[in-house]
Amino acid sequence: MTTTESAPAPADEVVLEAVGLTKHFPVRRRLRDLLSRTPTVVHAVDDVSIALRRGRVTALVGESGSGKSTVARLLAQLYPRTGGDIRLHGASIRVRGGRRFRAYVRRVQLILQDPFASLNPVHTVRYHLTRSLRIHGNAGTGPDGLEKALADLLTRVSLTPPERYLDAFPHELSGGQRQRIAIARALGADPEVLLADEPVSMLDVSIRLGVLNLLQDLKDRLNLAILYITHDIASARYFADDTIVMYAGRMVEGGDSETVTQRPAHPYTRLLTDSAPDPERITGAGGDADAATERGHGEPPSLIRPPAGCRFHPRCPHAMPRCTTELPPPIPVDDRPGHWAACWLFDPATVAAEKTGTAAATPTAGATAGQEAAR
Ligand SMILES: Nc1ncnc2c1ncn2[C@@H]1O[C@H](COP(=O)(O)OP(=O)(O)OP(=O)(O)O)[C@@H](O)[C@H]1O
Repeated sequence: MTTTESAPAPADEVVLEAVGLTKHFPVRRRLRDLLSRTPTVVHAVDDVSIALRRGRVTALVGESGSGKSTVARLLAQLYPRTGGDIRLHGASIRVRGGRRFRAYVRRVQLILQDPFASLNPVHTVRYHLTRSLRIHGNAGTGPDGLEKALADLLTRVSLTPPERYLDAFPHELSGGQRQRIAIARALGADPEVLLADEPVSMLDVSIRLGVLNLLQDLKDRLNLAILYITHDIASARYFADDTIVMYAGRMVEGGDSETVTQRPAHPYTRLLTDSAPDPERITGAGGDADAATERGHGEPPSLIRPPAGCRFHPRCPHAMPRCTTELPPPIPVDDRPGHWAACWLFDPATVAAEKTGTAAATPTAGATAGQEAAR
């Protein structure tokens, strides 16, 4: 059924790219704000750059409100962007509805968190899948062609025998089966990119692994580029090749998943990994989460007036004076190629000052801990 399967493209080719992507949502102004010339906006996403490659899963990790879903919706062209660029095979794309949007959706499919909400309860599996196949011109020729395409889709998501599922309604299926139907519907477009927004967070823990395994299998067999959005950094290690961590609308760390999850550099990523229930690290029930709360106490900041400098500085146990005023760029961490952190602790000047014991950068004692943890 898929052209992707029959004509594999070079592995690691960048398919979809966000470059400096920015989204500010306008908010209703209060009376006193009307006197101000500056429009009031939510800084949901600022300067996010991500390259999605064929045959690779990239995880976008962060706590609630960090901007992950907004990135997915921007990449799906469901929201207009405030700034930055989206490139499909290197070509800048900006579409809002119409034929160009349908052509884009054929290449880039979005899978949502809630399979209950994404499938219409009054329609059968056959209806949902047929519609997708027809809209995207993959329904084959004649009734036999359509039946074969439907059976192929269900087999691809391991719902077999297909006849058992085709005439079922969503409420007759389990959460995991429904999410598989949502994935099959996305595959009906024969896409190159899947944007999976928390695809397993609403499923029972016992069936999450099966759905993640399915996505991994599809990545390998169909050479898909997958963006995997999650608040669960432990699952990123298991499922994603690369991991990018977001905090308050900005990217704070990135690299291969093993390094980012096992040797996190940014203090925020360390907070996330410390509170994640990774079986290899758990020492006692609830202990890790408590320790993490102690280290990174506080709440995420207001995105209407985000903090100057590093947005994490009000919660950071290692904050230095410059963190409150200067925005840290992505800085190589120097342990693995491609591992970076947007954190002044990794600035060569800070590191040199630490080594010579000069007070130029005036890092706190925590800075040493920050560098040590990343090595
Ligand atoms: N349509 C909108 N209008 C105004 N603000 C919005 C809108 N959509 C999202 N936001 C705000 O943008 C910020 C980022 O939201 P987003 O949903 O992208 O975060 P998230 O990391 O996906 O969180 P979650 O995991 O809870 O979905 C939040 O502060 C949110 O309130």
